[in-house]
Amino acid sequence: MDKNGDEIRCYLRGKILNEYKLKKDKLITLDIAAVGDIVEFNLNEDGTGVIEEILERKNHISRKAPRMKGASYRGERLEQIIAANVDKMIIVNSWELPKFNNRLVDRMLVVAESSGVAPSIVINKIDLDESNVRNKFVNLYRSIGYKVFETSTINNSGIMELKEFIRNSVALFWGHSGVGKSSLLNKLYPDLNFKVGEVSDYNKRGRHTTVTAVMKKVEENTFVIDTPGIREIDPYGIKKEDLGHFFIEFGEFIQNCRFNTCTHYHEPGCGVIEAYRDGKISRERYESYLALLETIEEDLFF
Ligand SMILES: Nc1nc2c(ncn2[C@@H]2O[C@H](COP(=O)(O)OP(=O)(O)OP(=O)(O)O)[C@@H](O)[C@H]2O)c(=O)[nH]1
Ligand SMILES: [Zn+2]
Repeated sequence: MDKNGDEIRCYLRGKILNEYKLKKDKLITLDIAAVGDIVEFNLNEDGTGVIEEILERKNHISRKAPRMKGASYRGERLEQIIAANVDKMIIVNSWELPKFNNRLVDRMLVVAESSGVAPSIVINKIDLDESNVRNKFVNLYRSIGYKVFETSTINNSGIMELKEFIRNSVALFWGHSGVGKSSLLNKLYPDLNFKVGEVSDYNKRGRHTTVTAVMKKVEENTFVIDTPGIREIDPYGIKKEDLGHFFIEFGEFIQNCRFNTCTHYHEPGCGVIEAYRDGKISRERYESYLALLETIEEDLFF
């Protein structure tokens, strides 16, 4: 995309590809250029472009690549970069259909926090929560310090607040399939025609979804990255003893842990466990933490 928001199809200069190949024995990433990268490119006569250089990233969001047949051995997982230079991660959930899942929210929060991207939470389809059962979670996340938007694309609640919040930033929308990302984007930016997911029979094996992230200029100085079909989110490259830092309300209690490699699970003198017992850390968050910790342990058996 050039400065005006016009899209130009670009190829990578062979030089960049070659440098990349040299590093192949230490291959840790799957992608060279990612959505959101700021690049220098030259325009060809036919209107295509050649990327000469990828500028240094302010941050990047990645996950473990889904297991691929043949591509990985012994369960090794590669890093897949979803997007770069993101200001805000908008974690989109629905209250129902699919049902709100706080564990999943916490995983995505960890991905954002560990990437240095500021996360916020959207709970969409609140028209399906007439008795406000969601308040428990809304209050929990707000008490930690996260912004929580309660939206409905049916009755338009929360849409203007969200739009205001996104203005003047690069915002990545992330959430499971069906939570209403595209519906929200279409409400926020009606001229832009984001695709509302329909189950397509493009291939018989199931749902056809694109995996690539797409960036669009939505307003002056405002860009949205949509991530259709990206469902599985395993944080990449987090060590067990670092995980607690990405549960940001644990921070002040981690200082009290006796061991600096404490994983806040069974260790004696753990400040986090103590805070949890005193009700200063919520059960929901602590249990999420333990569940995530376990998935990290599995990775040790590469
Ligand atoms: N009740 C209710 N339904 C909604 C709302 N927003 C979206 N939906 C419905 O939820 C379904 C999924 O919406 P999409 O916008 O396609 O969801 P998505 O997150 O983009 O899904 P993928 O494209 O698969 O990633 C559609 O049938 C929408 O009509 C809402 O606020 N309330
Ligand atoms: Zn501890």
